[in-house]
Amino acid sequence: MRVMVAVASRHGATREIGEAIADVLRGAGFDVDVTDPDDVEDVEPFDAVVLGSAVYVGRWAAGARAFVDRFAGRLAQRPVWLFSSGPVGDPPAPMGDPEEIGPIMRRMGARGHKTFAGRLDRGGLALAERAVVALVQAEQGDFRAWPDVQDWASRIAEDLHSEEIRRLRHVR
Ligand SMILES: Cc1cc2nc3c(=O)[nH]c(=O)nc-3n(C[C@H](O)[C@H](O)[C@H](O)COP(=O)(O)O)c2cc1C
Repeated sequence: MRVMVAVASRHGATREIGEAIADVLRGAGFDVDVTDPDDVEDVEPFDAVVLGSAVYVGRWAAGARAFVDRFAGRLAQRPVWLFSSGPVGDPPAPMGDPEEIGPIMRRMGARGHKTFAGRLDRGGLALAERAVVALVQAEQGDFRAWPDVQDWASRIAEDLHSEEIRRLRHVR
């Protein structure tokens, strides 16, 4: 099975979460491509998709939202999972799902959505971003919880193995 992990990331932290998910899926025997949603021209060659986005000011990145607009119809028949990354601090905040996730899940027919804690490094931010971070007094640091990411990816791998078995039975 070929799996696409498409990740919209501004400063690299969410992309690394996507890479960690891909590592788990590869370890489980799947053929995985990690890509930026803006670079995707076609989803036909893929049996399943994991779409993730960093969250900025309560919203998914424009590239991830555009991916949903372009491919929601064609992906409705395939297994799709979504993840968001953003909350920072200890405990990470804000921890709720972005508001648009419910509608995006319904459009994509997604099997699940997970929010993972993120990373905030003020040094790498643009001036306007620093102003927002100062305003909300967001805590700087790397709060990504790799075991959570790996657990979630392992559950996707199990689900995809079940899907493979179902397909084999259907073919016979
Ligand atoms: C200007 C700015 C606004 C942010 N707004 C949110 C937000 O609304 N919700 C959230 O959970 N995280 C928010 N974050 C935290 C980022 O989503 C987090 O740093 C994430 O890990 C960045 O991912 P990236 O490196 O892939 O771009 C914000 C960060 C910045 C710099």
